Amino acid sequence: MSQIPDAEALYVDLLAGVRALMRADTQLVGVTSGGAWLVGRLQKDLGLAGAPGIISSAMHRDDFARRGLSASAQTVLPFDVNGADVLLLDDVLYTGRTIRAVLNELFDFGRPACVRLAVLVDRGGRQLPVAADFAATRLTLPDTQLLALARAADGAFSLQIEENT
Ligand SMILES: O=P(O)(O)OC[C@H]1O[C@H](OP(=O)(O)OP(=O)(O)O)[C@H](O)[C@@H]1O
Ligand SMILES: O=c1cc[nH]c(=O)[nH]1
Repeated sequence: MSQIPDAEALYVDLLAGVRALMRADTQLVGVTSGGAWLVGRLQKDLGLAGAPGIISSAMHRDDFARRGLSASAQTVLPFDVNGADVLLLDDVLYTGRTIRAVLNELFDFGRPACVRLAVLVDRGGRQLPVAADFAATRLTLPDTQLLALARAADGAFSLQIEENT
């Protein structure tokens, strides 16, 4: 397993990108589980009151039969989704299948006015017509590799490349 340096530098760029996308009424929503971890840190660093939204892809995944429900499967949206300006946050964007499932989940709660997406890493490899409004970086990785977010208890994190066996 090799480590990509500069995860914290990428986070600084993500913070700036999210700040630029924020409107007066924007609601941050992190995708479980990596995006949910990131959004907690962003909410604090942006000085926003309250808790951000958390959204799970689990109930709408096209690979639900294989993955089932995970411990992080709960969606918590502490605002009215109808008419909301939603900014989804995730750590990695790859095939786009998670975001497709997350959009289905979001629309189960109401009809948002607008949904945008910011990610830490866009690693290409899209299988669906999904694009991020902001990506802190874009990488090309072979299909045999996975980019994983390693989170430390003190709030720091790193990105690691793992072999996808
Ligand atoms: O674009 P995709 O091909 O769908 O891949 C991207 C998703 O994969 C990872 O989530 P995962 O469901 O593995 O859970 P994790 O965040 O707990 O690692 C990552 O956090 C993204 O949400
Ligand atoms: O590289 C990848 C691909 C999908 N999901 C991840 O978390 N990493």
